[in-house]
Amino acid sequence: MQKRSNLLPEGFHDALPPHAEAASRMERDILDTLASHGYARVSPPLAEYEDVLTSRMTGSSKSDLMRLVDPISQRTLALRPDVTMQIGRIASTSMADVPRPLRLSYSGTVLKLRSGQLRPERSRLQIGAELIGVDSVAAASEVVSVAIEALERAGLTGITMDFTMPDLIDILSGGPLPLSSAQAKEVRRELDMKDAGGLAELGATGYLPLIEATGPFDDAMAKMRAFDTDALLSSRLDGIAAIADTIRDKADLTLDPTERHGFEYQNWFGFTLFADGFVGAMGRGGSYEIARPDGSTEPAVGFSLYPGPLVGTGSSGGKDRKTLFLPLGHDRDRAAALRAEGWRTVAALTEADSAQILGCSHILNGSEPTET
Ligand SMILES: N[C@@H](Cc1c[nH]c[nH+]1)C(=O)O
Repeated sequence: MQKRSNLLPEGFHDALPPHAEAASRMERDILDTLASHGYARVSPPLAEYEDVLTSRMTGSSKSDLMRLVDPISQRTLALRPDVTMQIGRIASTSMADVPRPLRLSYSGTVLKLRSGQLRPERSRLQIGAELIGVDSVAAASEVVSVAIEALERAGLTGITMDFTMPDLIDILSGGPLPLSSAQAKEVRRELDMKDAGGLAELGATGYLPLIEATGPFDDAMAKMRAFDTDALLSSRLDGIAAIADTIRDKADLTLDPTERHGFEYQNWFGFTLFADGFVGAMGRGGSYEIARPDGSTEPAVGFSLYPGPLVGTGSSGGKDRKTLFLPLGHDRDRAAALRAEGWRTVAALTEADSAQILGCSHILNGSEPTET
């Protein structure tokens, strides 16, 4: 846990050794996995016009933005809270004519106005992939398996994928279980708290089975099927079940159909990722729509990972890698050859430098490394 300090604002911190290196190694592993599946890298800027940033995603809100006024354009800029929105802008403008499906990946810092208790950082590294032009079961299956493969390559274990149905209440309240938008808001709140009494008080007893339809995937899915008597949700449920089938052997699967934390713009399908050693969600993804400049929309599906502070082990950041102290006047060619073999070297600058003080495991003695 980070200590409070008045050097940095709340929710901001420096990543120090060995964590900074562990994080960048993880970033590399994830990006390499995305590239190996054909996701081409894009790098949008840290800030852009506020109105442009939020205009592409149906459902994204302006309330969670850190803003500043650009002295040059005199316009309000927002610091990006989510790169996915920027990918939507790129896909619908500069890459509008590139053949679909379009696969893009990214990595960059995002800034959140508010943070959660479990993840207090407001400045986070976000790494992700977006598959644009389709949101079919095949596309969603690719996205979830690439996400899991990326986490595995980064050395993470104990991966859990929690599926959700972000627009479930919209579908139900616009159909068999009608609610006004104010009532729908209350019902969502009660469902968030899994408060059966609260739902009953609102007269929304039709929604009660949703509280129970949560937990291990197959069980919760069976409850959702039983709830869906008029088969309104059957194509969604079939889709989610088919996606889950493709990753059954790689992750623990759960279903929480009304979970909506962090799902602002996703529609029929969403998921949250958890892994051993991480407090709170490690990533999130789902299907969504990108607004095109002509008013039409384009489907997409993708995910973002937040490989923030790792608790405990898993990734050592090179701490256990051997470090070789190079005394003054050492053989530079030999040192270069050892670096090429994978050694990490630390060269003495003065007589006062020592292997011990600099935390080196070995010393270059003549031409051979010897243990300190
Ligand atoms: N960008 C979303 C996750 C996502 C990516 N693509 C679709 N959904 C988030 O960080 O919560």
